[in-house]
Amino acid sequence: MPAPLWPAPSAPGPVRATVRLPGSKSITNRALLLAAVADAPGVVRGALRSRDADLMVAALRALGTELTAAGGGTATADWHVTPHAIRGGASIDVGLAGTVMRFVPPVAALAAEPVFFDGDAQARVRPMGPLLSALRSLGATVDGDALPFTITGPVTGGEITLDASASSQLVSGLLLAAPRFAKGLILRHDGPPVPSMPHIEMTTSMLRATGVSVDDTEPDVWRIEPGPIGARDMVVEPDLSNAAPFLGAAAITGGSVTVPDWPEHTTQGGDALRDLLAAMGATVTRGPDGLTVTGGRLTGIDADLRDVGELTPSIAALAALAGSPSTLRGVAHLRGHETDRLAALAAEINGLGGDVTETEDGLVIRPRPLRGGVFRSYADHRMATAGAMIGLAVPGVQVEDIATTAKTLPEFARMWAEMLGDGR
Ligand SMILES: O=C(O)C1=C[C@@H](OP(=O)(O)O)[C@@H](O)[C@H](O)C1
Ligand SMILES: C=C(OP(=O)(O)O)C(=O)O
Repeated sequence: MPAPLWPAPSAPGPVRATVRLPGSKSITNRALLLAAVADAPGVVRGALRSRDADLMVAALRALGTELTAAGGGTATADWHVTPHAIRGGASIDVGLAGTVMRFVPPVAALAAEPVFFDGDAQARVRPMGPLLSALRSLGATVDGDALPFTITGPVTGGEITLDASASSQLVSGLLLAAPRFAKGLILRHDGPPVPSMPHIEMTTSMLRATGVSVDDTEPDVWRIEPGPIGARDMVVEPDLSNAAPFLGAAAITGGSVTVPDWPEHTTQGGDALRDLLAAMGATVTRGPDGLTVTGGRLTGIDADLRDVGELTPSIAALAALAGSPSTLRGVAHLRGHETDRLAALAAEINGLGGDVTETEDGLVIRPRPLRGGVFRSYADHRMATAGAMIGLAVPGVQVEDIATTAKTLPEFARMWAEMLGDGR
């Protein structure tokens, strides 16, 4: 059955709203996992509720962890987590979640019994090979190089070299479980630059916050000492990457959008939105209410997005509506995200009359007058929100399968409508 079409609302005028975002997917799924391999019970406060987060909860439960939700509403929860010895004999659905498919296998490899992993059809083509080879070198048995696969531990740890140029999550996944490897871990990256480095800094900083010794002084080398993980009380920041469409709405419509509780210091790559939106002509200010973006004349940008690849669909949507061309580079690894995002963005923006060409590592976007039509989302939450952004300025855009935003922001359609109705 074809996915339903969602008529993307046009902006009635400059958008003026305050938009409170639920917790970061990346912090939530790291915190839940660290709590599951910790040495005593802990709490994860303000955790995101979404498909990716629910898949992480289900995976950790399947491996023997107790997780009970308290407080929060439909969008967030405080999880009380009681760790137990990791047990295998489980079957784990990773959905399309990079954080589940890359973070959970090294934990499953702590068990001596086999654990089977599979996910959505599109998950089966996402890069897993270097992580699975690494687990093999560290002592586990793994029967494949991509989903589906079965892992049988236990891993003992040690020293490995891998090429993590396809995804930073290949590094993060190994680091998160490494304190529990008997020999710890020395991990070296060898290959083209690792993307999304802020996400590796998020991993190392969360490990350090739980008392783990991490040495990352040498570029592309991470050393983790074996030892206990003291994940007692972790608080999840708002999801700054999911702020992109909302702050982008201010830039597109010449309005003003405020996101409360924007952290002063953060490892979230989404913090780069402050500089990116300013470079595209918006005014960005911080105040007691949060971070406010006020739209000006929207201009194109020449940007290397390697560190913040997940912002690319939103930046591409802005670029398609800007007054001058844009070149987005450093994001070849987006071909292995939820879908091939470079191909998908080019196809969908061009389908509305745009002029986008793919380069080896990015996109060149020349703004053209766009017309309404179907914007396909390819089961990719950030494609769906990119379509919604374009729809603000282009009447008649219909986004296929807006429900796919449930991956990280189940309330997206309601929040978007509220923003347009003036959420203040
Ligand atoms: O570790 C994480 O939480 C993430 C790392 C990044 O992955 P890549 O390095 O594969 O881009 C990012 O794009 C993804 O949305 C979340
Ligand atoms: C790349 C993304 O997700 P994942 O965690 O599945 O890799 C994303 O959210 O943009």
